[in-house]
Amino acid sequence: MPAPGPLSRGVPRSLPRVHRTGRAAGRRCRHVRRGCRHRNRGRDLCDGKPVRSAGGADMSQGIGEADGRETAIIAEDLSKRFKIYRNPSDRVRDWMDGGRNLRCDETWALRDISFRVARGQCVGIIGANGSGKSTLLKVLSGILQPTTGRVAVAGRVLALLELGAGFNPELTGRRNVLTSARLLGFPEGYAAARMAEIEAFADIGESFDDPVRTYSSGMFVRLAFSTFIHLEPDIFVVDEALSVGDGPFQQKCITAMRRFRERGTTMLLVSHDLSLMQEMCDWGLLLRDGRVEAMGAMDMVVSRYTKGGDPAHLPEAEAPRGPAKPEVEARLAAITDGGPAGGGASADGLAITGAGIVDGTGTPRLHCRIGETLTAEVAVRTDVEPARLRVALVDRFDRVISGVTRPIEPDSRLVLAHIPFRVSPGEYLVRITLESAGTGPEAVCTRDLGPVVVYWDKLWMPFYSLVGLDNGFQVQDVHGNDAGRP
Ligand SMILES: Nc1ncnc2c1ncn2[C@@H]1O[C@H](COP(=O)(O)OP(=O)(O)OP(=O)(O)O)[C@@H](O)[C@H]1O
Repeated sequence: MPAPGPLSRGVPRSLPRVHRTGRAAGRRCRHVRRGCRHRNRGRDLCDGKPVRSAGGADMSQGIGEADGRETAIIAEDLSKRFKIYRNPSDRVRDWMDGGRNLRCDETWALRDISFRVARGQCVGIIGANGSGKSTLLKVLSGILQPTTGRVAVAGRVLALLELGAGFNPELTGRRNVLTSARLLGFPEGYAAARMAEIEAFADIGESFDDPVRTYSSGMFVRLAFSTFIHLEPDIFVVDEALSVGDGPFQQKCITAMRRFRERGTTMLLVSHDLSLMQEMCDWGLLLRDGRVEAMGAMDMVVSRYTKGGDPAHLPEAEAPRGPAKPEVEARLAAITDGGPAGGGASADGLAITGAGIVDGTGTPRLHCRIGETLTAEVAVRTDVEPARLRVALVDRFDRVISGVTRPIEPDSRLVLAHIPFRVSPGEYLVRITLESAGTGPEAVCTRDLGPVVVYWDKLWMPFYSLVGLDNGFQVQDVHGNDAGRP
């Protein structure tokens, strides 16, 4: 896979033909200038496939290889400016003044963006609201022209962008499928032959024969996604559309996208679902104020997004409280509930004699905002040596999200596990496991605390996934030695 990264200055030899060029760059594709649709005169660029995007823009074919690898998309020094006029007459007067932009405000939605995508790669674009993600997808899909810079795209692009785009609201779902296929250059009968599959995948019942204007947003996405995946795009672009569908449909779409990947379809995804992006994408771009802030492995990009100075930035994990020896006995007494009979857990020579979850003031708490740190207080007794304690965060599907394991010295101890809940909203259990760590027969006792309800109360959602928990997930043994930090 080509290493993602900014293109070096200048156009690589492998990018000689550019079909969409920002006017400010002063260069235009010679084929476009001749009105070429890359069918006949553009044959040197084409492989004979349909060459229009979902937005109707021209798409060149066969942009060849970059650095010896087959390339599907190249963006070079891409910038997009929007002009915002307070009223329509200002636009006309500006135009009459020679387009000097005297009466408008300007917004640069994209600035100097360069990258390339190899054929078959799945690229995730993330960033805060207004960072330019949708604009970038629209420029790459041919729906918007760049103001400066250049884009080259090889193959048929199908873009699932804004709801409503591409379908005629007055036509039924069925007619829209046929019309879309025809507009995209498929032969007569192509969509009709696949209609049963498309209808089954969309799974919207009789609404398939109702006008699209009567659809809910979820039904619309079902129709659009189903249509597009059956029209075999070379490049599939999805902007947050999946979030509209319900859970089972999202799952179906993700399975379909995995198949796309296996078949070598290039994909560009925008989503605030960072776990989806980490799972699906080969690499990613982080946009901030229209510029590329990070580019590379998806995990790194996600980590930059959630840690770096972004509106979605979460507070750093609070520093763990130091061993509070004078309080230890009191806390042990407060949380000890009498061992197994009182709800504790024990095994040979090991016991969790009490546990609870408290906030920074020591008050019991089973709810918190995303990013807040709560502390699991665990009273343990061990006669076994060596023994270890594991503290894990478990989601509602009983999946372990993250956790740490620490050695525990024999004796009665109070362990404090500071847990920053940098996770998506939902319910989580804190699972405490005490176990022998030697070579003899294994002894294990486990206890679940919670569920802890994690919520978010702002208009914007910072992220929907777990990131960086390991960095903040700490366990301290305050009875004697510090049980150590990660
Ligand atoms: N048609 C337009 N006219 C004027 N400004 C626009 C237009 N479209 C986008 N913008 C501006 O461009 C910037 C980037 O918008 P864009 O929709 O690309 O962001 P985004 O990252 O997709 O945001 P979100 O996550 O909210 O969808 C924003 O400041 C937005 O206000």
